[in-house]
Amino acid sequence: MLLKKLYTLVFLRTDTAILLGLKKRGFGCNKWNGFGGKIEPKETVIEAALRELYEECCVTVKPENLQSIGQLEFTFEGDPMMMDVRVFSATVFEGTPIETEEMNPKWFPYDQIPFKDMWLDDALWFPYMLKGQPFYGKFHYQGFDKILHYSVEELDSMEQFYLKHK
Ligand SMILES: Nc1ncnc2c1[nH]c(=O)n2[C@H]1C[C@H](O)[C@@H](COP(=O)(O)OP(=O)(O)OP(=O)(O)O)O1
Repeated sequence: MLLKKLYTLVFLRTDTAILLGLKKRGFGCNKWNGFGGKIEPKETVIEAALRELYEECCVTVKPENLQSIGQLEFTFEGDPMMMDVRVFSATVFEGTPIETEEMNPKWFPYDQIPFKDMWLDDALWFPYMLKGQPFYGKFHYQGFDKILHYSVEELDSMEQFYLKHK
């Protein structure tokens, strides 16, 4: 039986750049990624997304400014735990991103996203996120550096997707 753990992943964006953080510890250490993490007991997905964003780069976003843009599911050969990652983006935020214990934030122009220093799957679904196209991606890894199979589907809307996948 497949077990499931929920995570959040938030990207701050401007017209010309996206904010990524260099993870300084734990899972995904030394990779550039969005800001996020595990959902605590009794927290909603949105509450967790906003908390993790603030903890990791000291920026705040109002819930109404968080756009749900994707769902990612990661499985790993030989591991019964599936990572269910809820992806958000925001263009309205308060504060200047600063380095924290967990992340070192940096703005990247859209044509300079450092895919070679990111999770392998990112290059496969970022194009959907960057054009604002809701998406559903599934990736099955062997170890952390090889994708055995994957799919990325365009969705009409995240709301409809979550109604069907409750
Ligand atoms: N393959 C891939 N691509 C893109 N993003 C991710 C992955 N795998 C991932 O885990 N992620 C994202 C999902 C989450 O945003 C983080 C992982 O969360 P993690 O840092 O383990 O959770 P925290 O709750 O912050 O952990 P600690 O505070 O306990 O260190 O990466």
